[in-house]
Amino acid sequence: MTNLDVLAVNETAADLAGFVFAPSRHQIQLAQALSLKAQLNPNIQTVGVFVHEDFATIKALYDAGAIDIAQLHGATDPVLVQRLQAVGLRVIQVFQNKAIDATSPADYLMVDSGQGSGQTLAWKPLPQLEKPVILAGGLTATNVAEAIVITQPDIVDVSSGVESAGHKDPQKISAFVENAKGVRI
Ligand SMILES: O=C(O)c1ccccc1NCC(=O)[C@H](O)[C@H](O)COP(=O)(O)O
Repeated sequence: MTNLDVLAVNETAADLAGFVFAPSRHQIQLAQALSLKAQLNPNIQTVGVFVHEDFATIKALYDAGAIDIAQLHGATDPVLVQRLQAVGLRVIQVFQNKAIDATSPADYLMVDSGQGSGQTLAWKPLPQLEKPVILAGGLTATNVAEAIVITQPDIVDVSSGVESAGHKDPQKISAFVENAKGVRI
């Protein structure tokens, strides 16, 4: 995420914004995350995105005020989830191309096709659980309404589907949020 991306997100009714700390074309470091968070609408919470990250690294980003929620990709140890929760973080556990494990202690359970890959999942109804379920993977302003109707998620997540030329596109973000929030299920 860049300064321009923050301005784009601020103009929408998005609930969450992702800061990727995993190696990726989207990767940012602590200093940039703090700068971006300072410019972000305070009503928008920040999700730190990690792949196989350790407790101390995630906690340091939380303690510094950069993130409100940790999104964990890869094989996730329930003990790590519980340690993060114990210091105050909420945790999203990602199930990539596999079924949700409803016994996970995470606060949110997410299905995804990849790690910002833009690939669409084979949509089917998601389990209706006590905790929020998130749908990700290849969503766009054009397909998000259909995806919500079929899968019935509590939250949707998007990355490449709201980008143009590798940068977040304000018009695509606005259209995505409008179309997602406009669905009645
Ligand atoms: O987006 C990344 O660069 C990334 C890198 C490493 C791990 C996860 C990453 N993104 C995770 C996300 O939550 C994406 O929003 C999600 O995979 C959906 O992406 P897309 O299919 O491009 O909408």
